[in-house]
Order: sequence, then C-alpha cells, then structure tokens
Amino acid sequence: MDLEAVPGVGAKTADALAELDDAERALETGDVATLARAPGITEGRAAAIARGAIRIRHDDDGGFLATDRARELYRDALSLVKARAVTTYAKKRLETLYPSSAASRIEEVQAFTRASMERTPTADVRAALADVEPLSAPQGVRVTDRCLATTDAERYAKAREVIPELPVEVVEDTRELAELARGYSTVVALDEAFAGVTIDGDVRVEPGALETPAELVPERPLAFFAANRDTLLAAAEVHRVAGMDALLDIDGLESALARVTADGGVTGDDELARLTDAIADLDAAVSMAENVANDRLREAIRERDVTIEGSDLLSLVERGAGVDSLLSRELGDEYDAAVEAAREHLVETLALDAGETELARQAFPEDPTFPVEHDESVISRLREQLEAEKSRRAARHKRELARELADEREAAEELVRAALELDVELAVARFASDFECVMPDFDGDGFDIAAGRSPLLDVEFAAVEPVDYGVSGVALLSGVNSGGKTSTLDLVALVVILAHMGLPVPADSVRLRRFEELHYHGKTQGTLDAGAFESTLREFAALADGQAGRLVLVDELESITEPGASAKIIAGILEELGERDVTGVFVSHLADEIRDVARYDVAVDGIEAKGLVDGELVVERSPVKDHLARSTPELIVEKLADGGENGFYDRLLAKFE
Ligand SMILES: Nc1ncnc2c1ncn2[C@@H]1O[C@H](COP(=O)(O)OP(=O)(O)OP(=O)(O)O)[C@@H](O)[C@H]1O
Repeated sequence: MDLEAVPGVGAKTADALAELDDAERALETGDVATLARAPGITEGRAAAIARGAIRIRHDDDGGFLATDRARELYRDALSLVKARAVTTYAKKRLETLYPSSAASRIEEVQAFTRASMERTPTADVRAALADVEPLSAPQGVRVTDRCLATTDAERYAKAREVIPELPVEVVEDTRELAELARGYSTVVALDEAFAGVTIDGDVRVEPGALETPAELVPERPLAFFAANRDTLLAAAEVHRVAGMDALLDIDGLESALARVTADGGVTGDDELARLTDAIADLDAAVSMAENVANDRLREAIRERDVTIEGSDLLSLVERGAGVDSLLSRELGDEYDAAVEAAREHLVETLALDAGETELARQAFPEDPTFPVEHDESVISRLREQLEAEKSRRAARHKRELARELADEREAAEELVRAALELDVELAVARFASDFECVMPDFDGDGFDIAAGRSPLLDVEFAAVEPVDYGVSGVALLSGVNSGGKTSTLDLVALVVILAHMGLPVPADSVRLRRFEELHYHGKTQGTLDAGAFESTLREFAALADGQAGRLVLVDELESITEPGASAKIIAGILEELGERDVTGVFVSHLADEIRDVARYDVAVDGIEAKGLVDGELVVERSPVKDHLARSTPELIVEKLADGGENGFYDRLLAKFE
C-alpha cells in the first residue's frame, strides 16, 4: 500500500509508519494501538490515519458529517460505545468507526456488529479484560554469564552479528580458553580445533552453535513472553471465562508462564531457588556461623579454670606468644566443637550440597584462634561455585522453557489480539443491549423510526418516551414549546449517524435510505446582525444547491431574523429542496406562515400536547403526521374558555382557528 495515498499522511508520517513491522496489516485492520507505536504518532492521529485507510478501501470521500452539529452528535454517539469498552485499545479501535455513505463500508461494519451482538458481555469477562494490553516489544537482551570464544576473526564477526546478546571473545589457544572459563560460568568454543581438550569449568565445544541461536540465548525467545507475561496471562483468562477457543493449549501456556519472571529469568525450580537463596544469604550466614563459634568458645573459656604452669607463663610473657597454643592445649576439644558448630550452621543455613559443604567447611581454620574468623578467600570461591551452578541451571531451564514456548509465539500474539478484539465486540454488544438497539434496514425512502429512544436526552434512559417518526421528502415539524422538537431532530440525527456507522440503533425498528451527507443545523441563539445573517443565508443557499441524497435537519431557523422575513426565507429554501432528491425536517413555530408563502403544499407534522395537568403540558412525543400542532397559548386559552368569563376566551379561541 502506498502510505502517502492515505488521506492525512504526508512524507514524514509515511516514514514514521514505515518503521513499524506491520504497518499495512495495522492499517487494514484498523489496529490503532500498533499505528500509535510509530514515532511521533499520537493515538488520536493513529485513529484518523486508520479511518483514512478505510476510506480509500471503500472509495469514500469522508464527507458524510457536513456540519458542526452533525459532527458533535457523532462524537456523542461514539462516546456512548467507547464508554462500554474496558481496554484503551478497544476505545481507540472504536474510533475507526465513522458514518459513511459507502454501502460496502456500512455492510462491512454491519457484519462485525451482527457478530458482536451475538456475544454476551459478562462481568467476569470484563474483569479479565481489564489487564489485557497490546503486546510490547521486548527490550534488547544482554547476557553476561556466558560467552562465545573463537580463534578465527571471520567466525568472530559472524558470531557478533548472529548472537549480539552474548560477549564474543577471541582466544589464541587452550590456555586462553581456560582463562575465560574462570570468568564466565559457561564458555562455548566455536572451533572444532578445541574438541577433546579438558578444561576446568563449563566449557563446551560446539562448532555449529551459531545455527541454533535460541539454544545459545534462550533469553531471546523468552524475552517476548517475559515482557508480555501479565497481558498473556490476562488474555488466557479472558479466553477461559469467555469460553473462546485458542490456537494453543491455555493451561500449558499458563504453566510455562508461571516459570518465567518479568525480567526474563526462570523460577519454579527448588534447586535454583536453593542456589539463589544461598548466594543471597551467604554473607549473613558466615557472620552468624562465626558468632556461633565464638559464643560457644567464650562460654567454654568462662566456665574453665585454667591452671597454667610457670614455664608456660614465662614463654607466653617472654616470647610474646599468643594464647593460641594454650588454647589448643587446654581447650582443644572445645575449640573443635565450636568450629564444628560454625561449619554446621553455615552448611545447614545455606542448605549446601555435599560438594559445596566440603568447600564451606574449609572456611573455618583447624588451628585454634580466638576469636574464630572465617577465611574470606574460601567464601569467595564458594560464592563463585554457587553462582556458576546457578547460572548453568538457570540456562538449562531457560533452554527447556524456550523450546517449549518458541513455537507458541504466534499463537500467543493471536491470543492477545483476540482478547482485545473481543473487548471491541463486547462494547458494541453492551451498547446494543443497554439501549435496546436493533439493526436498521437500509431499504426505506427517507427515514422511518419506530419507538426511537435517544440515549442522549437529559432524562434517564428508562424514562425516555419512545418516538415514532418518519419523513420522506421535506417536512416542517411544528409543536408546543418544550414538546421535544429539538430532541426529535437529535434522535433522527443520532439514528442516522449510528446506522451509517454500521452500528445498531436505539429503536424498535428503523428503515432508512442510504444518505450521502447529513446537514444538521442547530438552533441559532438570538437574532443575527446583518453580517451574520448574510453569511447564514449564504450557507443555506449552498445547502439548497448541494448534491442529491442529503438529509437536512434544521432547528428553528426563524430565530435568525424577524418572523415575517424568516417565513419567506424558509419557504424559499423548502421550495428548492423539495425539487431535489433531499430528505429534510425543518423545526419551526411559523409553520402556518411558511405554508402561506410557499409555492407548494408543504407537509407539516406536529408534536401535540394532549392537555394541561396541574399547569404542566402533557405531550405526545411522537409527531402526528400532516398535522399542525396547536401552540401552548392556544391550549391555555382553550382551557380558560371552558370556565365561562363573559365569552372573552371563546372569542379569543376563535381567532386561533
Ligand atoms: N422522548 C422524550 N422522552 C422524555 N422526555 C423528553 C422526550 N423528548 C423531550 N423530552 C424532554 O423535554 C425537554 C424539552 O425538549 P426539547 O428541547 O426537545 O423541546 P422543543 O420542543 O425543542 O422545545 P422548544 O420549543 O423550546 O424549542 C427535554 O429537555 C426533555 O427533558
């Protein structure tokens, strides 16, 4: 796909998108999360780019929403659906839905919507979705406990290129190789020539090692699972509670992930845990062991009466000899017991194995001294031994785990994708069920809404009275004050926008034609000055002259100027529109006056008050077809006329007829 062909994508944005691995797939599927990963592209911009790509695919000029009020209602409609998504991904993904005049686009989304409405959103699934996030790319892996070694410059360069995660060292001979083995827990020699040499430590000769990088650096395949561990576990849970099929064994994935730590390490092996703890506790255990020995020895000395011969005392004083010899002679057994206790403490606290024990025991000297002190060089060797064993064991586990998981990466990616897509579907399903929606039928003339209930009204949805309204051609909508004329226009606009987005609509049934554009002009606040009036008139002149297939909704245009002039202007616009293939509803209090000046018989519908109860109008919200609604003053005069009062109200009422 030529990225620059997408509306709104210039050379700079195209370059940024090209840095993504799968820009085309992301564009095609409307994967806003991936697009937003391109440098400098915000999520809002990513959604606009995805919409642009969809428009190209459907040859759609993207001009359906022709006025500010229409765009405002689209945002309101979208917010209602987005509010029902759990993940940020789904909210962004929903932004790729927009009203289109292209049949193919509407049908494409309708197919998705129908499938979504089959889904049952449950609290369990929503809870599981909360932790699913788009997959992130693992950070670069660096391994420092293993190295590659070769004598050959070319092989060195290849190793650097193929296995950038490991240090690669050049060695001249076996001696240098042996030196390396002292610094790394594992050395992999890449030259056949080293075959058969015996060197202390974990030195392997593997001339073919570069062919199987995952064996050398199991951290590489594991990094993806480590970086995305939580989201993978959450996606697995979503599949389980939603009863969805996955491309991999979910239990297997979960148990493998339980062995991966977030930093790419492995866990869940007792021996590894023992080694890890022993390394962490080594210093503390050594100093405790010293204390054990010294406490015992101090106690023993305190309890003993030592008889010292004069010659011994003399030699002590004269030769400045330490008390060690005395200690050894007089308290030899106690010393041995104290040191033995220290050794046992060290071995037991650290749960050392036989080989480690042998070394650890040497940390305390055979020759009596007081206080007893450990030999730090022995402890260093013990630490190195434990660390090397830990590294080797961890590497072996990583290799096993990497083998288990390596082939699952694609299926795991799909697992997360499917969970995130489910959230998009469930948002649509919840929208449909919360507002009792149905799929609209695109086979009407104009629009015809049965029992439409707008979720955007300022009353609770449960209290919204259903409205039936249909218009083909152009009609005036009259009605009592606060009867619901503006709300009816909003309902029509909302239903038409949702239908053209491919979404379900809040009504018992809706038939409509596929409109090319929606022009919705909200009520103007107050009379306009001459300049503003002129520009508004120009706007409406353009409206009268626009393309066929539009839906035009206009709320109380008369407020722009004085009533007499308004009636003439509206009548003029209606005449123009009436001659074109346009559907329109003009809300007006001047229906009578407009009809008087119009050249043709303008259809007038009316929202009627059924009467007054306790000073409040009782309104029938559904407009009555071909009926000029009585105004509020007329209703009040009619009510007063019932009461007598010299016949004044009767005479007044006659003037309304
Ligand atoms: N279908 C409905 N169900 C419940 N309440 C409604 C409905 N339609 C309108 N209302 C209520 O009536 C109020 C007035 O509605 P709206 O502003 O649409 O009347 P209007 O006829 O346009 O008024 P005006 O003559 O002042 O322009 C709304 O704010 C809402 O509270």
